[in-house]
Amino acid sequence: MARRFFVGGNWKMNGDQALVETLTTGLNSLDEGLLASRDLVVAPPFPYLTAVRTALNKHIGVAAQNLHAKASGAFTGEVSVGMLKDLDIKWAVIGHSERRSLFAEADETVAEKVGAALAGGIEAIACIGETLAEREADKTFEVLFRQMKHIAQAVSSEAAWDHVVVAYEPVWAIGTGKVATPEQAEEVHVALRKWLSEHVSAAVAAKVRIIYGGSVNAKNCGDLAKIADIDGFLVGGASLKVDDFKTICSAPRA
Ligand SMILES: O=C[C@H](O)COP(=O)(O)O
Repeated sequence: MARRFFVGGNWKMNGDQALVETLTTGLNSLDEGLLASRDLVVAPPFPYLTAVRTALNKHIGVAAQNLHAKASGAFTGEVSVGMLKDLDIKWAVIGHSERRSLFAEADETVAEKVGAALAGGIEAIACIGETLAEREADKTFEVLFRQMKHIAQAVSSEAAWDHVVVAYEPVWAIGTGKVATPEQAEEVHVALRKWLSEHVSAAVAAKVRIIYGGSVNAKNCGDLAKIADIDGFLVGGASLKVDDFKTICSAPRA
């Protein structure tokens, strides 16, 4: 069965109430057929989750940008899976490279969060990606497979993989304007699928969506969306520009 195309918009620490209004109005005007055939998900900062969820068409998902693996307790500044569920938030971005590098999230922490999300009924957008130094040192696949291994250990069954989207985001492409070429992205996506086939199962490798993130914009999304192994995008900067994001959400497949 064809994998359902996924487009996520990660606002990061950007936006305000005016953007909530502009973005939700814009996305709600997308063609109904498109909304029914793709997973479109926006990840605003925590304070805007409810406003976005309330304003958006129910066919468009809302994601948290992070979560804590524990259910509750003395974790100042953190947000649990249960709280997200309580707000009707069904997705979470987990292990974004900014969380890994700026907030010291180790592979083990990312795996714990993925496990907690899945156990609590939240769909995980699990991020992996190599830095420029790692790519230049020929360590791209070593790093990606290590990150994948930890994520895979947190997914308890073949069925649970239905609730995981893997986001390949080369760190050197994030916010830099240096998008991976379709060939570079394809090479990695094919390798990740092969890894899943060899280390999890052929069925999981065939069904898991592997999306690309890193300087995706309205101009380059078309070429990337044509690659069979690219099942969608995780978009940062361009997700804040309503017309650009709508173009990316509508990018035609081959
Ligand atoms: O989560 C999104 C990625 O970090 C990509 O960000 P970007 O599109 O601004 O490069």
